[in-house]
Amino acid sequence: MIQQQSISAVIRERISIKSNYLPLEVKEEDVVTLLNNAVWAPNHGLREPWRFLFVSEERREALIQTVLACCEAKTHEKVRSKLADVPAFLVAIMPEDPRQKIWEEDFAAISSLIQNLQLLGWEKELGMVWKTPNYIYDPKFRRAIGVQNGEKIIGILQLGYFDPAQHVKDRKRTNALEKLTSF
Ligand SMILES: Cc1cc2nc3c(=O)[nH]c(=O)nc-3n(C[C@H](O)[C@H](O)[C@H](O)COP(=O)(O)O)c2cc1C
Repeated sequence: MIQQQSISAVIRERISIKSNYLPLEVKEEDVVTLLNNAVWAPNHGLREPWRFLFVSEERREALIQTVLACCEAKTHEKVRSKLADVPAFLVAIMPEDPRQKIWEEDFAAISSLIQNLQLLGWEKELGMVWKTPNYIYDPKFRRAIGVQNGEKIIGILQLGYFDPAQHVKDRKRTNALEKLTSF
C-alpha cells in the first residue's frame, strides 16, 4: 500500500502504467471522486474547459471495435492486444475556441487537470497512462464516441489498479538547472 506522502514524493514516484493491470473493476463512481478533486486545476477565466467520457470494462469491446474500424487490418491484432486487458478508459475532451490565446489556455488547463488526476489515482494505486493514438483525430472515431465539431480529444487515459512492486522503473529527468538561465 502506498503510504501518505508529500506532493513532491508522489510527483516523483508516479509513473505511467501501461500494462499488467490487476483484475479489479475500475468503478465509474471512484473515477468521478478523483475527477472532483482533479477539477481544482488552475483554469483561466474559470472556463473549466473539459468534459470526459468513461468507458467501463463492460463497454471495452465496443470501444475496441470502434478503434479497429479506424485502423488498417494488418494492425488489428497489435491494437487489440494493447487494449484488451485495460480495465477502463477515460476520454478527455476540450472545447476548441478559435482564438489562439483561449485555445492555449484551455489546453494548458485540461492538461493540468489530467496530471492532477494521474497523481490522485497514483495515491489510490489506480494507475494511468495518457495516450494520444492517431485514431483520436479520426472523424469516424470522433463521431462514434459522440465528440462534436469544435471539440478536441486531448487523450485517452487507460485506467487500472496496479501492484507497485511490479512497476519499479528506472526513470530519469534532467536537472532543471540545465534548463534554467537567468535574465
Ligand atoms: C500529451 C501526452 C501524450 C502521451 N501519449 C502517449 C501515447 O500515445 N502512448 C504512450 O505509450 N504514452 C503516452 N504518453 C505517456 C508518456 O510516454 C510518459 O508520460 C513518458 O514516457 C514519461 O513517463 P512517466 O509518465 O512514467 O513519467 C503521453 C504523455 C503525454 C503527456
